[in-house]
Amino acid sequence: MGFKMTFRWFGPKDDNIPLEYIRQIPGIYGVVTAIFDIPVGEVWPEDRIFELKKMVEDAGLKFEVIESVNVHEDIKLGLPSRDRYIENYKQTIRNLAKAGVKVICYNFMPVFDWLRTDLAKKLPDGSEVMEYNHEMLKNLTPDELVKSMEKGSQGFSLPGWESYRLKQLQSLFEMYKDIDENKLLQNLIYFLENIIPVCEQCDVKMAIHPDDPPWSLFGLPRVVTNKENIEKFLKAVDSPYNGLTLCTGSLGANRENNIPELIKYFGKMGRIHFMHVRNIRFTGERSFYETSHLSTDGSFDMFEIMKAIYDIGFEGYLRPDHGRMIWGEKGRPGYGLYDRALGIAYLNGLWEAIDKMSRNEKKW
Ligand SMILES: O=C(O)[C@@H](O)[C@@H](O)[C@H](O)[C@H](O)CO
Ligand SMILES: [Fe+2]
Repeated sequence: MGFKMTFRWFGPKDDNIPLEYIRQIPGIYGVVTAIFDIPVGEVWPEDRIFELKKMVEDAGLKFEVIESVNVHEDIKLGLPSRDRYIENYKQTIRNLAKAGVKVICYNFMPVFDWLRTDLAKKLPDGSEVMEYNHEMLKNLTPDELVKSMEKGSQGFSLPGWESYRLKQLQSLFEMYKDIDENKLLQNLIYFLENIIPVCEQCDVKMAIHPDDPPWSLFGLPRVVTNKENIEKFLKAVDSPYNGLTLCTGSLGANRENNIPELIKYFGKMGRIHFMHVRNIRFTGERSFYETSHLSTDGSFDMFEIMKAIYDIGFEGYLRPDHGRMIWGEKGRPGYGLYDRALGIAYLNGLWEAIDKMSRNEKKW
């Protein structure tokens, strides 16, 4: 029946949530995880991958999606040294394929991964959520932003925020001076042209994550931002293995991106391999905070989103994305157990209703 429900897990050393708990979430299929201590650009060794796989499978969960195998900055910058890192990336793909991995999520954002101005905004009900305030961000320097993210992280590492990169902020910004959107897009296409043949050989699908938020910041280019841009690199390397992680909260932060429509469009092309489903509430043209998954808590219609996923006959992987911090839980911002599990229960409910109604077992 349809999609496979997954849950992001940060590994045995760096996640407060045991696999045994994840196993008890209704309808769960597997976890989405990664090896976090291998420097970006290096090959993930087979034995480390199999060790992780065993841990996950021993807990009764599937190990089929990796989030993320990060892309070395030299590849994004298009430096001559990129070829070495691309070779390494290919080897990592082959090694993951041997362990039965089917989908690799990655992103192509220069310097920073996702960005927020507050990692623990308190809502009236006492829950804490992440917030992005565009006006506030515009007044921060990149250094100040990094400091505030690190301060808000509650001692947990933040996904995509590798410290090595952030230590070289100035020189990185210098290197990106001549890279505009088009150049970055060409560098992405070069990367895909090289790795997709390997993916085809070993049956591993690439699923690029949209930029979060989906617009340029601090003068750095961003390319995974809207339908037009996404279509460019999907068509440039026209293979079903060159696909998307469609993240509702990231892409949807730009009000011009109509999420149900994008799901239908790229879904019909057969290019969505992984769905991240979450809700946000707009507080300004480009400002928002994250909410529970419930439609009435945020600005998105989650029924329409799940219906679009249903209508494309989605058989890929899906996970709740960030959730609130509730019930006194202490965890990595956005990645507590409770609210993401509530999100799963809710998405499962929407799905069951849509499925039964659509198959005419019940009357709309
Ligand atoms: O939860 C998310 O989707 C984001 O927080 C990213 O960290 C995302 O995992 C990466 O950008 C994907 O490469
Ligand atoms: Fe996401």
